[in-house]
Amino acid sequence: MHAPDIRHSLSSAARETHARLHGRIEGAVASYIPALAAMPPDLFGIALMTPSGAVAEAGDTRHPFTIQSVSKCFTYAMVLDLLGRDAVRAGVGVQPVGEPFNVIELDPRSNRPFNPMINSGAIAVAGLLRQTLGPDAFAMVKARLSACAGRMLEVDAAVHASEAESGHRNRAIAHLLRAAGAFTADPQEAVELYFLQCSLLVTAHDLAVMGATLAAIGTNPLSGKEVFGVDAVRDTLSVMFTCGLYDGAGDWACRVGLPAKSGVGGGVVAVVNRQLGLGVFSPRLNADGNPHRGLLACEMLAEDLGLHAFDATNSGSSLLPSLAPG
Ligand SMILES: NC(=O)CC[C@H](N)C(=O)O
Repeated sequence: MHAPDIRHSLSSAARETHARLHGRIEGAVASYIPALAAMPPDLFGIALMTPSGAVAEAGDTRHPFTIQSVSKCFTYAMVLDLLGRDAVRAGVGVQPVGEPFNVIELDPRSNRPFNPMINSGAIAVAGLLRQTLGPDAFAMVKARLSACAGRMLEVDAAVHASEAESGHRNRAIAHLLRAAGAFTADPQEAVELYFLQCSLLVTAHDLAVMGATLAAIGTNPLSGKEVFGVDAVRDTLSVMFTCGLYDGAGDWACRVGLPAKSGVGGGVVAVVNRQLGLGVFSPRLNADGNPHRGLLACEMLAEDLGLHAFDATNSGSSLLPSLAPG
């Protein structure tokens, strides 16, 4: 397919998916802090970006929301880049857990969090970043995620204040991890870094760019700059594939077949290796804490564009001219 054809088929897929799911307003906006509960519940945006920077958008793709748990895949890629796989694995595993995102239990075999996509694992990653980078850790995380989005991201101060005030469970997890030896940083500093990273504001368009950066094996499609190394991206996408959707990860892998990560702010990022970044925003969450319509949108796009990693027709591979057969 030629570039204008790709843009055209992505645009119509984004528009059609948006139109078909417009009325699907099941679920409720996250309400554990007032700053999240205030989000207009029916916003809905879908953005797609190829590694060459072709973009397609439908709906509320420029409305800001907090990245929340979607940040976990990017801080994981960052810590892998900084420390390498073995040092990171000493603090957090890569094992699917089949439990909700805020589970407190550690992997009994290792006494470490099961994986970096649940809170305990992401707080372990924050602890490793804090002990490695010191007091500048958040500035560097912000810079790296901004490089991934291709623009400077900022913290939502109100969300950050309420996360920090109400985050007793996450603080408990940080102390447990410190006691278990998952990191050596001060647990309060580690969890503060986690609260800050979760409070960064993004849009569905940003998530598409960030997904496209992973799809392009770490190179931002807009700036052309390398944000993550190839080894970090490979491990990150693998963990997103097996653990990104928490207790629903296995079902997601079968039905949708894409590495993905969701957050309680309403964002979802999904990646088609070497071909596409998907960013969806829909703040109503299902019972598992995942954006209900956001997941439906990924599923519908995967079906319509043939994006499943193990799709028999593998029609998704025709999205990128450089990879198309012939
Ligand atoms: N799933 C999420 O997005 C959780 C993020 C939220 N800030 C928490 O730590 O509980």
